[in-house]
Amino acid sequence: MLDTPTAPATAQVPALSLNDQSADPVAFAAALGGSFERFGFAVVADHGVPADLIARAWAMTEAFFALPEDMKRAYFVAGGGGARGYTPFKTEIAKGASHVDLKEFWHIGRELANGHRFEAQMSPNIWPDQPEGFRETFIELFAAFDTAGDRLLSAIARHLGLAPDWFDPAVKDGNSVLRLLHYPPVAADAPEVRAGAHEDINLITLLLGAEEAGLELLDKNGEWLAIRPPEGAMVVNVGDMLQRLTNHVLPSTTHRVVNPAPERRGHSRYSMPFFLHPAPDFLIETLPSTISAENPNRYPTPITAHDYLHERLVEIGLVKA
Ligand SMILES: O=C(O)CCC(=O)C(=O)O
Ligand SMILES: [Fe+2]
Repeated sequence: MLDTPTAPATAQVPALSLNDQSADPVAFAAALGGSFERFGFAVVADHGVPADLIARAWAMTEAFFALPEDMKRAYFVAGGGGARGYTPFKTEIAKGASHVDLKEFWHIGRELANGHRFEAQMSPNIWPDQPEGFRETFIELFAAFDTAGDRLLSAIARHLGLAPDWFDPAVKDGNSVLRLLHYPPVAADAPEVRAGAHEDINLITLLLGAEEAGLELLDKNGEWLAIRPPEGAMVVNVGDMLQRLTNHVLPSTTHRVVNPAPERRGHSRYSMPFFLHPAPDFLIETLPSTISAENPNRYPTPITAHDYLHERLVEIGLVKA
């Protein structure tokens, strides 16, 4: 008989509405900050990314991953660390994990003007010939994620006692990455996870697609809890850069994507995380307001976002030291 894993408990992450921000920015900031302090995660509905744009993006994502393997591999950039274009199935491995992840993905970065001062650190995008409209769709989606991200960061700034526009210069022309993820159907005896336990590297992650079961967070007591957002809501989580900046006041919570219940194993899972990064030259330096006698500065030496990202990509096997 096959083992039927018992379903994990669901994380009681409150569903917030970004619509509430304009009426009462202080209350929204408190709710978002409270959810982050408790779980490292928040669930945000009414995030402002248009539903028809998201629907187009899902259609493009499915159409791209349905292309023959050799066509997709033509967009794999050898030695590129997966920064742009296609990364094949079973390439990425979570830090310290024993199995490679059961996923393939596509990365889109920011479009920079020719001669931009970040050109050396932020690779140009590559675009597939098909499906048609891919480039336009994802440039538009990237911009919509930027806007949602700015609104969330202003709430985070408020929560931290900073000016609401504190993050604006930090993230202007930032090195954010939009990841299109495909987890193909899994065999009954596949190793246990689609994506191994990990923390995100960036400031915050804005994730669409977590309605399809599998995403779990590791709670403070060591229990894995399922994340079950309402249809269309975004799952937002704190990454290591924000954890470091805030001296762990906002925790970057470990998460993973487990294989689904047997009846869903024949289905693909698609998701779209937007990894919101600061500009490469942003200095991650512990915020003084987060340092106290009980919480002494854990990071006396500041590091640029670019150097920090490089260190972390080496650890996950995407870049050579
Ligand atoms: O697919 C998901 O739901 C989460 C993906 C994720 O955690 C990641 O790519 O960092
Ligand atoms: Fe993640």
